[in-house]
Amino acid sequence: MRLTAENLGARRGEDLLFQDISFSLDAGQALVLTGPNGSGKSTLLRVVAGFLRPETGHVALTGPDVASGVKLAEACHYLGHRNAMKAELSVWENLSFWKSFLGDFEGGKGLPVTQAAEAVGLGGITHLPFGYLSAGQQRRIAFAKLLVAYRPVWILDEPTAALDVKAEDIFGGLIRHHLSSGGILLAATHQPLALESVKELQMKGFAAVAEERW
Ligand SMILES: Nc1ncnc2c1ncn2[C@@H]1O[C@H](COP(=O)(O)OP(=O)(O)OP(=O)(O)O)[C@@H](O)[C@H]1O
Repeated sequence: MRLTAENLGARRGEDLLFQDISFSLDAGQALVLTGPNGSGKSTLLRVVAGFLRPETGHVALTGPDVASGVKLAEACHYLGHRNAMKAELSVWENLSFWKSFLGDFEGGKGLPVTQAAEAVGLGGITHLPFGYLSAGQQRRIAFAKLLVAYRPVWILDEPTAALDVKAEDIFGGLIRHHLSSGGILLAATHQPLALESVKELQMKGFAAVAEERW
């Protein structure tokens, strides 16, 4: 499986934020976007996830195990700045909703809800309304959403914001497991993710794009 981005460019309002960004990621590989606030990291992630139309270029998922006509967006989990959970529903109800709504992408199987909550260290509080949880606990449950439905590509925008050291370790372990199982990761972060041999793309903003460190 290979994720390919070719000559991506994107505009927000009047401004060309970046142009000519190309990269490819094979199964097991990760690309981390770094750069100052406003340099276009979230915008690039949203373009790859299919939420924003690029000004130029395109993205694709290819490989012998990828059915023809599959859109990259169908193979992605996207974890943005917001957690995409209903405050008044319990943790269990939220994760159950996402599990049945998303279903599994071909080639893998998501964890049962209780197991996913346990994997982020919160197996004991799935009965609580999501809105009762602390900011870090809410982020952990948002991360558990990645585990209840199988997707080979994870797109994560600041996944470790609001997390304590223990949760950072848990996320690092889950990401390493995703990669070692043949998954692909694209993440924007200001904090290191404790991954070995990741590719890094430094965003500079306003089309002065990037310095690549492969
Ligand atoms: N809907 C929009 N309309 C116009 N400009 C926008 C819009 N959304 C974002 N921008 C602008 O695009 C630029 C890039 O924003 P983006 O969120 O991609 O940056 P970022 O690198 O992820 O920043 P941060 O590190 O703060 O999360 C910013 O200057 C922002 O003001």
